[in-house]
Amino acid sequence: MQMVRVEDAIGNVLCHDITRIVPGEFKGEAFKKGHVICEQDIPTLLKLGKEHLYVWKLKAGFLHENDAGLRIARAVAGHGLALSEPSEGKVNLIAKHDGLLTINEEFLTGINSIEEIVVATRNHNRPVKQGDKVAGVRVIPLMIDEQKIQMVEEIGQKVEVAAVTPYRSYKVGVITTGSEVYHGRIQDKFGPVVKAKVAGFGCKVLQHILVPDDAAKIAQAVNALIANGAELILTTGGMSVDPDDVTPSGIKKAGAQIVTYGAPVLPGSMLMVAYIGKVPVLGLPGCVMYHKTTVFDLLLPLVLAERRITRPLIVKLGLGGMCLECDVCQYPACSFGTGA
Ligand SMILES: Nc1nc2c(c(=O)[nH]1)N[C@H]1C(S)=C(S)[C@@H](COP(=O)(O)OP(=O)(O)OC[C@H]3O[C@@H](n4cnc5c(N)ncnc54)[C@H](O)[C@@H]3O)O[C@H]1N2
Ligand code: MOO
Repeated sequence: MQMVRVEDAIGNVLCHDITRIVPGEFKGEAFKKGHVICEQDIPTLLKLGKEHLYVWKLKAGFLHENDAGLRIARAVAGHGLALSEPSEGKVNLIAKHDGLLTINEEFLTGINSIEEIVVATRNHNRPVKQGDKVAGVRVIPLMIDEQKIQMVEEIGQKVEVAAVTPYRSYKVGVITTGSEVYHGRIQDKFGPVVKAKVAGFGCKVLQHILVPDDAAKIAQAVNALIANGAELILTTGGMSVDPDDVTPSGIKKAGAQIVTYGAPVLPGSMLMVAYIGKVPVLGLPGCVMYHKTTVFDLLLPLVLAERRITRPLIVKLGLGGMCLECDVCQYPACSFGTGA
């Protein structure tokens, strides 16, 4: 830091804020710390009573915080992300559309291990909305050694550190199991819940089939939906341990490859995930009808972003897998399901 005459400060970086006060009218910053002084600033600074300033001279091989922030943001941002203008060195990554946010944790950690570099993100595998701020980046000093930014850029060339994948609009088949519903003893309350959830992601329900608690009939319904072009199949009910809970057997009978029966998530532990070829089949337990947010809300955005659900991913859901059942649900702005 050095003191220079205002006239000699052009091209240098201001080390402190400069306040302007007009009695009765205005009090605030005329120039912010970090501002690069240009020729037009000189008369204004002189009018503010500044004949000398504390500045850092921009040295060769060093970058101003705004330029450094922009270069880090460009290196980190993958598909589906736009950049904000730098403000006091900080640049935000903004979702261009609704979708699934993915963060490469290993490479994020690699970048943040470079001293004086800051990349702060939302959690991995979370649904985000268009316009959401999903990450912010900056450097700590006002000027930074360019080599550090080049290290970030090298990492950014290898991988998309942050990205937002849009959802695909699937044709969805719904199978409601339960003899009590099939025979009209009670009204179906489960179908409307899952239909509303998939509609929220822009998916169409192709067909909704009611079946009794009969594994063969459930298998038949699954295969009929596949034949009719369903790209995602959701079954409701019959997922636990009663003798009449035969939905998992029905899904198996349909020829599905089972990824998991059970997930370390509450509510939603009695979930089944299976595939028939590329078509995901999700067996949804009763809690999905009853609770606002469940394992279904964790997995649906991943499925719709065309991610194949694997057993290791399911296992990771245990950390943060317990919903806090808050009076006003803030999901996904909470810890529920952040382990995956
Ligand atoms: N002994 C145990 N009992 C339960 C366990 C367990 O581990 N051991 N798990 C509990 C958990 S967790 C859940 S979740 C539910 C799972 O429920 P199911 O998916 O098996 O649901 P059902 O038995 O078919 O039905 C439960 C309940 O919900 C009503 N229902 C079901 N479908 C509909 C529908 N389409 N419309 C309206 N109502 C519906 C059904 O009539 C029952 O009252 O099991 C726990 N039990
Ligand atoms: O599948 Mo059950 O909550 O664990 O609701």
